Amino acid sequence: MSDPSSDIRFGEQGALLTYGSYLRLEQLLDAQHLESEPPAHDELLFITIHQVYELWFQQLLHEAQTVRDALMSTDAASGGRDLWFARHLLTRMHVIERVLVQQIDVLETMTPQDFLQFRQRLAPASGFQSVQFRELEFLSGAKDPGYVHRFKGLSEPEKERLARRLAEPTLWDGFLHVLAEAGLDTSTDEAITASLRNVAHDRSAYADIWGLAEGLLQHDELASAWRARHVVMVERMIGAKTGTGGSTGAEYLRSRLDLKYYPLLWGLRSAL
Ligand code: HEM
Ligand SMILES: N[C@@H](CC(=O)c1ccccc1NC=O)C(=O)O
Repeated sequence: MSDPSSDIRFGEQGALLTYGSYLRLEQLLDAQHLESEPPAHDELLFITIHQVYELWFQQLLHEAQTVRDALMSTDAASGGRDLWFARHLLTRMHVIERVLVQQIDVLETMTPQDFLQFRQRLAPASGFQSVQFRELEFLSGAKDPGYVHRFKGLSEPEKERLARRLAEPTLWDGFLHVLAEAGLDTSTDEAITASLRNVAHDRSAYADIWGLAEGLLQHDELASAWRARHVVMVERMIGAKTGTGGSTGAEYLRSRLDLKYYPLLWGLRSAL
């Protein structure tokens, strides 16, 4: 045959791999088990949304870990591929994080009355118990060991995962490493702020570092945006009721709105 492509027959490699077997669809599509009896129509949506979140959390952890490693590696100081790669993956994280914020629109097509059809069956479970969500906070830089102690019903492997996240370097540690490798003082918060001012005032000399700082700030801002949307959705669904996880509900969630992963990057704005 003159056309080599006509010899390739996709899907005929001995039937080894199929779409469904590659994506483990049998397991994936069999993992939605309703608690309500009789089944509440909207509970499938509720489960699906949360599972999609956890899949994206897994992806975000995968990306954030690689960003952290790229920043911590000594090569990063050369301004070569590693810093480019870190920035590239941070940008991907932002796109995923925007999807996470927008997904709230889908869940808000559920009315509070329909949520109440199955809500009481969910206690004491709640999003508070999302290990990957907390891992993301820790890896980003907001390490709060109190969350590990307050967790009810953690399995041993989950406890270990959180303990490892508390012990390992964060994205912020990676950023400080890059600053130090570039000869900038990172010995105290004041020194870091002074270094950041130097970077900000000489952006073309420090283009990579300024880009990274902006990428981290964007990550922080998008996490805030998710928390803000989540609490408003919560007020829309359950008003001022206490949460299934045992907290004060919206009041507790409002107390978390001021959380900042990178306070020095925000403080820099006041110091420019
Ligand atoms: C009907 C929709 C939802 C309601 C009414 C709701 C309500 C709540 C409440 C009341 C809390 C405080 C903990 C408690 O006492 O229960 C909480 C925490 C949390 N929820 Fe939701 N939630 C909803 C959907 C979601 C979704 C789709 C996610 C995505 C994974 C999520 C993730 C979380 C997380 C991570 C926390 C802990 C936040 C923190 O500690 O800062 N929630 N939620
Ligand atoms: N905490 C919510 C229930 C809830 O949304 C939820 C329950 C089980 C698993 C995940 C959940 N999502 C977020 O908290 C409530 O108090 O209504």
